[in-house]
Amino acid sequence: VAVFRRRAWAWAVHNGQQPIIEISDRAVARRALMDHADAFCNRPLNLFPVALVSGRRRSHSDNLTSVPYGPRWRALRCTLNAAVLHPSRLGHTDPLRLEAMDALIADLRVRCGGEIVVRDILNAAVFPLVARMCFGSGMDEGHVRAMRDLLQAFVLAVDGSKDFASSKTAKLLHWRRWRRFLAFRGKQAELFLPLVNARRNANRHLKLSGGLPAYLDHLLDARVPVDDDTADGKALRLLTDDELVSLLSEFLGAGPGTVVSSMEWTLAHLVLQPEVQNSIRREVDAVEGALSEARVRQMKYMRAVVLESLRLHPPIPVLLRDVPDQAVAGILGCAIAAVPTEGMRAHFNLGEIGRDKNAWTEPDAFHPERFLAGGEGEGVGLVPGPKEIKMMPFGAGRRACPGGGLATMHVKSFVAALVREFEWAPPAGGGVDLTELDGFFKVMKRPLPARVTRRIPK
Ligand code: HEM
Repeated sequence: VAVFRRRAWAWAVHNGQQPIIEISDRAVARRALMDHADAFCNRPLNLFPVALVSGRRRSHSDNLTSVPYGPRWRALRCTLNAAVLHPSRLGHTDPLRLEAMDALIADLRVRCGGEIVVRDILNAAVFPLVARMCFGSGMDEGHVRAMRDLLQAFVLAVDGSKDFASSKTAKLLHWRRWRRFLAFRGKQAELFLPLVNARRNANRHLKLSGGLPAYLDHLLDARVPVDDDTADGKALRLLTDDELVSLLSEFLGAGPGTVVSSMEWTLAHLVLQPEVQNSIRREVDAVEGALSEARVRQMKYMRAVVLESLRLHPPIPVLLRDVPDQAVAGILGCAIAAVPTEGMRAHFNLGEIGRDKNAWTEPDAFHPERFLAGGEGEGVGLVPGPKEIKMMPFGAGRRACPGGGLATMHVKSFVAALVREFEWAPPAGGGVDLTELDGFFKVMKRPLPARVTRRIPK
């Protein structure tokens, strides 16, 4: 491994295969992702080993995260937006979200009075919600549990695969692990395709309880360009089973892990800072009735708390871009001579960008107030605008995350329900540790323990 310094803000690492330039300077990030958005609109092809994503060894992969920018990407992104992510649709998912929140509260009422491991109960509540948005509200518990186990094992395997995915020799040495890793794809297909076929053959417009068809229904109706290189995209086709498995697995993988990570970090700060918890509680107590999307959207302090949590702890730690040639690398400030002709990867470090001391006072401190009117973060949204990047937990530019609105709605709603019903405190012996685990998702290294007691109703 050769490490060589380019500038104070960026350096490149050669990991034995493709060189990587690491960027933690927000001005460089803005120049690349906003000013030169067209040049930085693709992720590296080998984001995961291609066989895992596409189901067979070929030169392209087919979910939204990995598909190259172009007509097929556009069609897939529109389908996801139309299905669940458009702001006008968020309220439609209220029935499913409220049901999941009620189940979580009921579960905690039984356990409260003692110490709990927060991540476990959040995972158990959020995964079924996302699975039902994906496959429809009629999914039974057994299927939900099987999917959750498979997806969790998959995330662990992706983390573990870093040791051997990039080298043929390492794959040979670790062939058992490599084979187990590749088998995930087949298991996903076994689990998803019977549900896909049942949905295909049934009355697909059987609605979710909230009045929206499931994401799967939209995928079954979607048409994508036959040839991604033809800009007019006139010849269209249905999605293949292979693509459906990739897209469903992406939805189940992108949602719960990131959302639970963000909820856990937020609760960790509430446990450590009772004054912040009380400020949220005052805001939540002012709300009469169910915590619907429309009501939660009005909570300004809650919004500030969740933004501050995402600034400090972006659940996806790095954003990846393909740097195909020397001209594109030049935009990052690389000396052309140092760039291999086959191109390289760019890694944008989201954690460091959110903690820049030139953008934030006391950048490592948890101060939600900075996002309120008059604060230094006033006007900062989920995705940066063209002028400046002060944080980018959902990425930036053409490939920015489309799920930010839905994800933050989930986080705000669940945290509101948990604070409304319970008091959150550190365990008797302390032990809230904010160390981050360096993995696929940026989670707390030591899962958050908390003492939970029921509030006296107001
Ligand atoms: C707190 C929760 C979440 C965080 C922090 C997060 C973060 C991110 C980040 C950093 C990216 C890369 C952006 C870029 O390259 O510029 C991304 C991409 C993506 N996210 Fe999320 N995400 C979250 C939740 C979700 C949810 C709930 C969904 C879907 C239901 C979702 C779907 C996607 C998709 C499809 C992409 C790829 C977009 C594209 O390439 O066009 N994410 N996300």
